Amino acid sequence: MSMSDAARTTTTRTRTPPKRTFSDVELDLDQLAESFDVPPSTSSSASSAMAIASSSASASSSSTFASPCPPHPATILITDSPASRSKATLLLTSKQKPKHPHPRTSMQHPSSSAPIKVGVLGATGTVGQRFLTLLAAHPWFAVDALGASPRSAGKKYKDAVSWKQSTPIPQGVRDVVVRECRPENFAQCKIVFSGLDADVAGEIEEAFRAANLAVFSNAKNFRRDPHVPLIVPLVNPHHLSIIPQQQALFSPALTSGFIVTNANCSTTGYVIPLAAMEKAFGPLECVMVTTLQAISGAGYPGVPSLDILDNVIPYISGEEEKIEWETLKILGGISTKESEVTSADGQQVVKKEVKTFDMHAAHPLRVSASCNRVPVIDGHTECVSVRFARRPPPSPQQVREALAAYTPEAQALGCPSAPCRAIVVHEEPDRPQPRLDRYYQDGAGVSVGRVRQCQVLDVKFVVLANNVSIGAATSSIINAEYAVLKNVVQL
Ligand SMILES: NC(=O)C1=CN([C@@H]2O[C@H](COP(=O)(O)OP(=O)(O)OC[C@H]3O[C@@H](n4cnc5c(N)ncnc54)[C@H](OP(=O)(O)O)[C@@H]3O)[C@@H](O)[C@H]2O)C=CC1
Ligand SMILES: N[C@@H](CC(=O)OP(=O)(O)O)C(=O)O
Repeated sequence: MSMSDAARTTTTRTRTPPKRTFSDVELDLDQLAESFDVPPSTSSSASSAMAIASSSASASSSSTFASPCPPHPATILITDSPASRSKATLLLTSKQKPKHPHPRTSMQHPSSSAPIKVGVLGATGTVGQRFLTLLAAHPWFAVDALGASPRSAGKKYKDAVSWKQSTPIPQGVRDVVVRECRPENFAQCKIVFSGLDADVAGEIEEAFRAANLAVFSNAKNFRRDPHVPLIVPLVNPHHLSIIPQQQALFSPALTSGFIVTNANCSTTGYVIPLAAMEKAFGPLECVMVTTLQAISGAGYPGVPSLDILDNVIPYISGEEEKIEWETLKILGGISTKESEVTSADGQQVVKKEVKTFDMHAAHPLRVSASCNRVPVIDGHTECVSVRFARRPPPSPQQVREALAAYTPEAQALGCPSAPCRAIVVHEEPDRPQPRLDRYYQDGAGVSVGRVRQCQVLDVKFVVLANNVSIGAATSSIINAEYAVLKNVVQL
């Protein structure tokens, strides 16, 4: 985040209205306007599906677990209430009212009240820094060990890292000595989060899994493995059901070691609205996506300034193929069939249920991606057009409502790092924007805008996702929370 972003965040954090939840769906318009710093004159001209743009640009970049569902700085969709023209219904919240109060501060993890010790591999990198920032205030996880390259090992974290976050290095890790990424250096940990460079992630993560550690990885190495789930936590956390099959591949079978991967950051951002659309309207047939990807996606020091300033680079190696393939694994299901397999000792053939990722096979989905690097520091913007299988397709307004109402299981279940709103739907024609929207909810949700008719496919829209938060570290952390709640992590 740039210094100007940091300054904006600092000044506006104090202007954020007091804590509130969105359990009240019927609000007086003037009251609503007041809460969002909107002049009452703007709100009193209520019309169907009007948009209110707040002048408050509150976007917190701090890691806090004390603030349930912050009001969005920009847009709330409002419709007239038939009962009274002075009443409005918050479309964003009426359908996604949480089943229980948001648990961030209070919820214990199921096994005990003791913190779960975790390690961070690649702790000095762009994603590693985001992990440490988010984990500093985590209600369940306590950072116990940090790993990076042999260049950093042996140094205090503060001396090894080139810290680029807008908040200071968390006190708890400043003086921690960075270790080499070997399982014996992480013996106290139950979980390791990996922000390792893909050149080294494969071998290192494999060693940690073999040592019976639960590995939640951001690297691409295992995403295509047929026994490793590729999970976007706001879409397909149920793919964790493949883990016992992954563990059974080892002899003896692993008791607590496994690898779960995140998706590519651009894939993550746009599959969240795609999943919401499929949930509401059935399968998609075609998707076209053009990305505008931030520089931080390339890690540190990343793209040379002389290449990216005053420029757009219409190529990111391997990115288009990743988006096109990963989308199918994530949006597809898991099929189970009985197969004959050789027993672990090689002595007999036994019948066994085998799970396979179906790659959306029942409804073939064609995806075409075009990827560009743009001079933005954080936040990937993506322009997406979709065609539905169902005819006639839903209208843009139906799509907007479905997106706003989308409540992923991780959120309903109470994963502490899940956003209160998975998808914020903007009405203004010029949102979302990286500078304004990337840190809403600490970057844990996505922002969608410009939902409109597509003259070639059916509907098109723009989505913005914070590539380092929901595109990387936040997703890993929610995946781990979900795995803890589902007893997939052995505590
Ligand atoms: N940035 C993003 O938006 C996203 C990144 N990813 C993926 O996450 C991973 C991390 O990305 P990012 O943080 O951007 O990358 P960085 O280049 O910023 O960080 C890489 C990390 O890997 C460590 N490392 C390098 N070589 C070794 C080694 N031989 N042994 C142990 N550790 C090593 C580095 O340690 P040291 O400082 O000591 O060199 C550093 O901590 C990558 O796989 C990337 O593809 C995924 C989604 C989004
Ligand atoms: N390639 C992405 C970030 C990334 O590292 O992706 P992956 O984890 O799929 O290699 C970007 O440059 O924005």
